[in-house]
Amino acid sequence: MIIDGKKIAREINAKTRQQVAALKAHQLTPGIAVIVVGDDPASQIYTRTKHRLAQKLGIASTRYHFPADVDQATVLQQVRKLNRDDSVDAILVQAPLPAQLNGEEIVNAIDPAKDADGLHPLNLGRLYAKQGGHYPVACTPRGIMTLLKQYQVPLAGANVVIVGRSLLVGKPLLALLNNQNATVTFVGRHTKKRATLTRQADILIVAAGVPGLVKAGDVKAGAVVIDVGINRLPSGKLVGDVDFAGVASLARLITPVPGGVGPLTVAMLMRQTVELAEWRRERVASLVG
Ligand SMILES: Nc1nc2c(c(=O)[nH]1)N[C@@H](CN(C=O)c1ccc(C(=O)N[C@@H](CCC(=O)O)C(=O)O)cc1)CN2
Repeated sequence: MIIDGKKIAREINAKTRQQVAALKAHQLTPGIAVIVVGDDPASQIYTRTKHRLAQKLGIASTRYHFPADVDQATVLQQVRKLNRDDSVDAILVQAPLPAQLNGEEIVNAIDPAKDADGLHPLNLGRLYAKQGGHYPVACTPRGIMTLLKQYQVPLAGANVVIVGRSLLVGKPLLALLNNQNATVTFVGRHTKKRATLTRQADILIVAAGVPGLVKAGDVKAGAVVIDVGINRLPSGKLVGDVDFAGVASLARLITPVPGGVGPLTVAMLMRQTVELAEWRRERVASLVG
């Protein structure tokens, strides 16, 4: 069966729209600020998609576009200004950043209470420690957990293999799945006997950025296959990291590209922006008694 990411995203967005309306009834408008550096065509598309969806849902959205040769101090200054801006609930720095910028320092400068991506080390640490309470979580992994739940995929005791260990996808996913009692293995370039491991996966999640990396011979029959890759071929065609034609007939469930995980990333970002707005106001209310 092919997982319909667009349908799940639509359902999430409908709920987010209601949450925004409820906040607006109290004269509160959630706000997101997106910083994008340079002219990477994909980043331009994704940040515009975010801006348009935010507007559609009633979220105030501002996009800050810096030239590719911007210096570190200018970006840091913008982040700090947004930290102090009470109309901004969520701050996101679009990846990738040009090589002259220190992305780690920029993410660390974001107020953890406004961390739209859930990538600040404080929030990532809370996730790894399986802490209770409110904190943001990376949007693509959150989207993947939502679709696994929606399709009733059992996680406790499942063998999960994640191909790729990026901060944006692999690392938060490992914590989320492990917190649900799945047995999680990372597979990367340096892993020996990669196919032996991927063939044991009940759930195979591929986020490597290599078009068609995973083929039918790498997948166990009946597995759930989640393709996080979004690769534009020179022909203009968009493909994932999984050879969809070869793997689809083997898998019990599979995400397509496009229309799988991608739309969930943006839907989750909007939901998280609204949550950040709610949590910040709850904290302020509890402080003023
Ligand atoms: N700060 C961040 N940077 C990046 C993130 C992120 O979560 N935070 N993720 C990706 C890009 N991304 C969002 O930023 C993103 C990627 C893909 C899609 C999407 O909806 N894809 C569609 C196809 C769109 C197309 O035609 O190009 C799909 O898969 O159906 C949304 C968001 C890297 N950077």
